[in-house]
Amino acid sequence: MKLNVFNTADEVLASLAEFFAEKAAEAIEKHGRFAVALSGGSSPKKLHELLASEYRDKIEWEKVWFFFGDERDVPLTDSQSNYLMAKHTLFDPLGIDPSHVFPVQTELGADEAAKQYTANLIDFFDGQSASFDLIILGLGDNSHTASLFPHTSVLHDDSASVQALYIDEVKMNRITFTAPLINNAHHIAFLVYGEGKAEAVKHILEDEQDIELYPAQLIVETNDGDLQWFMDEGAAGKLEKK
Ligand SMILES: O=C1O[C@H](COP(=O)(O)O)[C@@H](O)[C@H](O)[C@H]1O
Repeated sequence: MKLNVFNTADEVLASLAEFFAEKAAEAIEKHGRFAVALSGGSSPKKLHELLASEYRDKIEWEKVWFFFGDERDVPLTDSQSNYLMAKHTLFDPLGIDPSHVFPVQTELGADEAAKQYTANLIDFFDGQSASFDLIILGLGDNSHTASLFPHTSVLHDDSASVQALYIDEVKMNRITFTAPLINNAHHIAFLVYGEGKAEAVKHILEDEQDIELYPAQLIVETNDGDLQWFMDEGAAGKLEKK
């Protein structure tokens, strides 16, 4: 695992955008396409905006395929939808072909949408286990990532799949990649900035393992995968070792 710590959030975003471009170029060179799963929440908005402006002509966007590591069970037109955020900040500004974007089909209902998404992944990865070129993750103040929330049953799901669950803490259904699916990626990048995240970062990276309390501890580097954190000094502020 590698920690990349920068003075400011802008430097974090610049570094992750460069990492995205580098991994896209490598994947396209190797197998002709780049499959990336985006994260939700607020942190990625600025990353998308940067990619859509500075990297407009530096990435072969027509060879990029977009997925979502988690989604809220709301219509795709709802302001809480992770898809809608990415549509406004990334897909529309870049004119991405809609056939290259895999929204979670929440109109099917959460359970069916999760099953359908798992099936989409099986198709996309030709029946092999899904192995994304890059998965971008955020970190909630409560140590969740994707929609792997504290004290939820999905934390114990050992299938590499997409699952639906009701999350009492936020009083809604979410659809999420399981930890094994995330860990199967070639590259995983956490994007975390702001002092508000410092406590959670410390729990994940330095506290004793307790996945019920700190679900993002489930995300680990595997033999074939690379795990990197992109953080600012604010988020890394409570770490003893940097
Ligand atoms: O609920 C969510 O939040 C986390 C973190 O979001 P942020 O707003 O603090 O950046 C995110 O990783 C997850 O995808 C999202 O659904």
